[in-house]
Amino acid sequence: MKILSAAQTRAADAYTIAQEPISSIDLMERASGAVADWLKQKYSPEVPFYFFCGPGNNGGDGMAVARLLHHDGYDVQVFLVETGQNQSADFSQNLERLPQAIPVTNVQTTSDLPAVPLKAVIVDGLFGTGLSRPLEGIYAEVVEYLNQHQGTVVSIDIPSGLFTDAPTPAQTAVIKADYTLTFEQPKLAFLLPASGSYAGEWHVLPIGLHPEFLAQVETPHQLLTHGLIENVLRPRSRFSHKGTFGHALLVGGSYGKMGAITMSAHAALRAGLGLLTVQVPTTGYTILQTAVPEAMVLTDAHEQHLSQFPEDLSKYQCLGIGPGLGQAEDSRLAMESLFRQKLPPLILDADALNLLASDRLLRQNLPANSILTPHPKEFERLTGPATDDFHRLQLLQSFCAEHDCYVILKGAHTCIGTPTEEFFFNTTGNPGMATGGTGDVLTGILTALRAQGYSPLETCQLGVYLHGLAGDIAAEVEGEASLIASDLYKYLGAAFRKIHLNQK
Ligand SMILES: NC(=O)C1=CN([C@@H]2O[C@H](COP(=O)(O)OP(=O)(O)OC[C@H]3O[C@@H](n4cnc5c(N)ncnc54)[C@H](O)[C@@H]3O)[C@@H](O)[C@H]2O)[C@@H](O)CC1
Ligand SMILES: Nc1ncnc2c1ncn2[C@@H]1O[C@H](COP(=O)(O)OP(=O)(O)O)[C@@H](O)[C@H]1O
Ligand SMILES: [K+]
Repeated sequence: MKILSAAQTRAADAYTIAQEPISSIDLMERASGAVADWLKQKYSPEVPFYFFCGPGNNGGDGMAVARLLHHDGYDVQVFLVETGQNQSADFSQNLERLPQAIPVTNVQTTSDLPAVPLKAVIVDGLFGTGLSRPLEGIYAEVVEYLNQHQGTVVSIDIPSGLFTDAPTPAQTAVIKADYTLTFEQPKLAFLLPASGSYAGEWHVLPIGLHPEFLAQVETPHQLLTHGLIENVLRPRSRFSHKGTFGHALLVGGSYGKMGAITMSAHAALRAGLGLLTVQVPTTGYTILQTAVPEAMVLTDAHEQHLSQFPEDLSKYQCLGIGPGLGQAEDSRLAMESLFRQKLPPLILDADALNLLASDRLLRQNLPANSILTPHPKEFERLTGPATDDFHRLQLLQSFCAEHDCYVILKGAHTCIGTPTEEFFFNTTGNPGMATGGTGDVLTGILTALRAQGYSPLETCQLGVYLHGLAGDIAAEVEGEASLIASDLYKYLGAAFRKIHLNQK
């Protein structure tokens, strides 16, 4: 699913109005109908609704939704926060359409604001994607007032005050919504850490924007959806054998950190791999052979950390390096000589990334099409600090282009950066996954998928989606707080099944 900018959303609107064709006011009615339906499904007519409407089309939506709820027997009140100037045509028309029975208050100062009962739902229709500058004056005051409401706040399209596709200046007034009902496509701001929490739980409501426009419009930002993933995952053929599904080598572990590589190994095996070899320091031999009997084990010459890679790497279809590796000088030197060889596809995680960050030469020699899996701190070590989330996306784009690689920037909405300047944001996963070792599981999954012949992009897409989906299934069974990293490979099979079932 494409993620459109505010300007592209306006263009999609205009295209739909001209080509469907449909009048602007009827398109607004369709959008408002979708919001009203969502609210009616969630709340009974006993719940009072307080609508706060600004001067543009977001305010027009607010009034249209208020009217639709009123017709269905809901108790609604409307508060207009506007100066009488800059009213959009559809705002004015929806103001005229408001039935007399709905109380309307003009808010000029904070003394015009109501005491909102706890059980009431506030609907925020102040500003939408037309916001052009930070909120000030009465608008900022209203937002601050509404943010004190202990009950539910629902934003229409986007929380008022939040910029759609640029950093929202710090210390400006932004609605903190519990729910955001957004039209047709999620907004980029919902997917980034600093702005995402303002949207609360967001839901995308389709409003029938023209499919031709959506097919043609070009955007670097896309969402990883179930539909996309179904088309990537390949079934296993009846007459396949273990050779069909690749032989991968995982390298990592050090004294005190054998758990990381052990979990990667389990995850790789659960991700459909044919054969797995794991190279660990001597200290890890018994641990690996006992914990993961399905894997073959090579031991490093060094007792406690990696000091060299196997000489012949030609039999492996993918090499995953990093979980539990440590940052010994020996290990850095081993990576330097590794990068001078002809290599199978690479997945680099954790300390392999830290070694890369500490050594410019190593970075320069990074093989093309490698997949890197940093969390934001590891990413910062590679590129230097970002001033905000949008700047971080620029750094991601330039790093991927410069090194011709794929970077999986991990987080609540993990973002896949590509050398072709496309970004894919993940939709699966939950805060239960914010626990040690979940990244090691991702490395195992990615190593296995790449070894099975998935392209670098397919590997990233399928890997992060399955990893998050396994986390979602695990959270349903175990609860978010109790989720631990090994649950992710425990439920990986269920995640695969969920995609396969939908494929049928
Ligand atoms: N395709 C879609 O997504 C559709 C969108 N609709 C609604 O239309 C909205 C966009 O409408 P508009 O473009 O009218 O935008 P807004 O409703 O966000 O309002 C823009 C108006 O507010 C003024 N303004 C902007 N920033 C301000 C600030 N900080 N302080 C004071 N005034 C400010 C602008 O000058 C303009 O007059 C969407 O968010 C959505 O709610 C729907 O009605 C129909 C379909
Ligand atoms: N709030 C969250 N929502 C969804 N996924 C999350 C959340 N927090 C963490 N994750 C996922 O968990 C993993 C954590 O990886 P990482 O930070 O490398 O952990 P570790 O180094 O302990 O293995 C990433 O894949 C990340 O996307
Ligand atoms: K809004």
